[in-house]
Amino acid sequence: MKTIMLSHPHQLKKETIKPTVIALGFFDGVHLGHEKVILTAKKLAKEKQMQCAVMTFNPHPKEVLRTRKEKMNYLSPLPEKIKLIEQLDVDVLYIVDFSLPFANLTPQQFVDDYLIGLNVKHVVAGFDYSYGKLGKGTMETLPFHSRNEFTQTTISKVEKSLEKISSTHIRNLLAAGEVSQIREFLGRYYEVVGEVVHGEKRGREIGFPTANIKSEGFLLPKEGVYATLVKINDRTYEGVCNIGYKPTFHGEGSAALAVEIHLFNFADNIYGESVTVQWIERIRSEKKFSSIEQLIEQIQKDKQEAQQILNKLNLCSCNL
Ligand SMILES: Cc1cc2nc3c(=O)[nH]c(=O)nc-3n(C[C@H](O)[C@H](O)[C@H](O)COP(=O)(O)O)c2cc1C
Ligand SMILES: Nc1ncnc2c1ncn2[C@@H]1O[C@H](COP(=O)(O)OP(=O)(O)O)[C@@H](O)[C@H]1O
Repeated sequence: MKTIMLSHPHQLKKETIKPTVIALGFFDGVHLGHEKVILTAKKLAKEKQMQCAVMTFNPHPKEVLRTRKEKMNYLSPLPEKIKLIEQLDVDVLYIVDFSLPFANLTPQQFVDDYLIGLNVKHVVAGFDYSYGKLGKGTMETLPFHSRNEFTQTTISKVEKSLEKISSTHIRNLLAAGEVSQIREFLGRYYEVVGEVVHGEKRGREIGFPTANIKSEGFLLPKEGVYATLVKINDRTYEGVCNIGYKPTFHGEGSAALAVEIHLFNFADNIYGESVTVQWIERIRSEKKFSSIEQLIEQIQKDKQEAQQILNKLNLCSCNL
């Protein structure tokens, strides 16, 4: 896959670009609905003997357009999104810098410069896709703006268990800690990539060393304890994770949010390593204990519960 970063005004020349079927969307999380849009574009490109491209934007329009400008967290920050789209095996990924001049293009200007101007012959997008200033362009207006230069396929709502598959629904499940439900919508377990950093060095003392994970730009599940799988250098380890503020040791509001995972049957030094955490199932909320002994007793129970959850998972995959 060729990844092309575009910022407005882009300098690409239409004559140098192969005829293209393009999938359009923000694609946060690259969930099963997004996958349908992209795979439809891929199938049509093959039929039409054209190249298949995906166009996405970075950062999210809200990050640029809302008055209170603060960095947003994502289901898939850009490097993760690139990796996920690459796995779908498309030819080209256009990442358009969502700047104010770009946001202010009229729908017709967007179509002229970023679709017709990139030699697009067919557009695939979801029923609620919008484009151009204030999102005024929709799949209904697209035939008009196309100047008969391209055709289109509109993908209707994709549902699972009567719920529209959407990034918003997945974000809500994460915020509620319902990580086990996410898989149905995402098509895989929710994953967070991060680096192992130094913590307070208490873990080893209490018999549960924990790898402290620092991630950039990812949305995290609600505070609490989770059964997890952790990929480190192509190997997968089982573990139990606490996301929280360690209230047993820190007064309210005094600690930063920590993501720490105790890995089973593991004793290596992994400071500085990049790890990928898969969130399998929530176990409980974080609590303030009145003694370290009580906390240790609870972590032992958490470990057992996580082990049982993860054992069931192994049984399931053997039965496939
Ligand atoms: C499975 C698990 C559950 C935990 N639950 C709690 C909890 O409910 N309350 C709490 O204050 N800390 C909890 N912790 C955090 C421990 O207090 C923390 O791991 C310990 O202080 C070591 O921190 P360090 O790695 O930064 O040295 C939990 C940790 C793990 C691994
Ligand atoms: N079973 C394990 N699970 C997690 N980390 C482990 C384990 N065994 C060894 N380690 C190593 O020890 C570190 C955690 O020890 P800990 O005392 O909790 O220190 P810190 O507070 O710096 O995280 C990890 O970052 C990792 O390098």
